[in-house]
Amino acid sequence: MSVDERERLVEATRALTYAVAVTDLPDEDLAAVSEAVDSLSRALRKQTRKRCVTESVTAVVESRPVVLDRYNPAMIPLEVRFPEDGTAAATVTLNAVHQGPTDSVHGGVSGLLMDNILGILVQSKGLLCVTGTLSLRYRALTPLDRPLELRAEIVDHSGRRVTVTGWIECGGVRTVEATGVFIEVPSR
Ligand SMILES: CCCCCCCC/C=C\CCCCCCCC(=O)SCCNC(=O)CCNC(=O)[C@H](O)C(C)(C)COP(=O)(O)OP(=O)(O)OC[C@H]1O[C@@H](n2cnc3c(N)ncnc32)[C@H](O)[C@@H]1OP(=O)(O)O
Repeated sequence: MSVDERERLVEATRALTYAVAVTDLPDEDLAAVSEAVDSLSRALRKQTRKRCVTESVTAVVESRPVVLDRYNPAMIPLEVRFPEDGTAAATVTLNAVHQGPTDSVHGGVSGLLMDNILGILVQSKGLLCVTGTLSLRYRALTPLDRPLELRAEIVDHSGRRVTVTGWIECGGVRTVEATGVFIEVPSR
């Protein structure tokens, strides 16, 4: 499968996930749909790989911008920009698939987004790191269906520890603040 075809399949699958999450069809109409979806799964499983297609470390260091989780339909694709000031930035809109409290983003999903943008900023500097600690402060509910602005900046690098802060804003309101301590690991 060419990469473009894979991306098209992943996008279609995300659209399916959204449709499943919000469909209000009566139960009697769902059986046929389930049958069709099962049949698609069987078709795809005829040939599988062990792990998802992911971005290589080299691509993360060299390409600008980079799209995280482009090929994993269960994850949130994040196009990360790297402005001249050395930060990382991304814009994303979430929907009912990532719902937590009514009309708001699930807190764990906000944590995932923060881990990803803080982590990718560190990787983009050529520092191979894993997350050691991620702390989150939820200042306000993060809305669904509205563009969210994500940002990350490195505030300290001492020894193997890289400290990064970041946040999520919506309409100028900061809803989440994060601090991550990333630990450099030997290349594998
Ligand atoms: C393999 C690399 C992968 C790279 C992938 C690249 C692809 C790029 C594509 C896309 C990127 C997108 C971005 C992704 C973002 C998501 C990232 C994640 O979700 S990572 C998964 C969650 N994290 C874990 O599973 C860690 C599990 N923990 C460990 O592996 C170890 O505990 C580790 C490496 C963190 C530390 O273990 P030790 O044995 O190597 O080192 P010790 O001696 O314990 O510590 C070294 C120094 O770090 C400090 N340290 C250790 N843990 C700390 C912590 N949690 N907080 C603060 N400092 C800590 C220590 O105090 C020490 O400092 P002193 O050198 O003495 O000054």
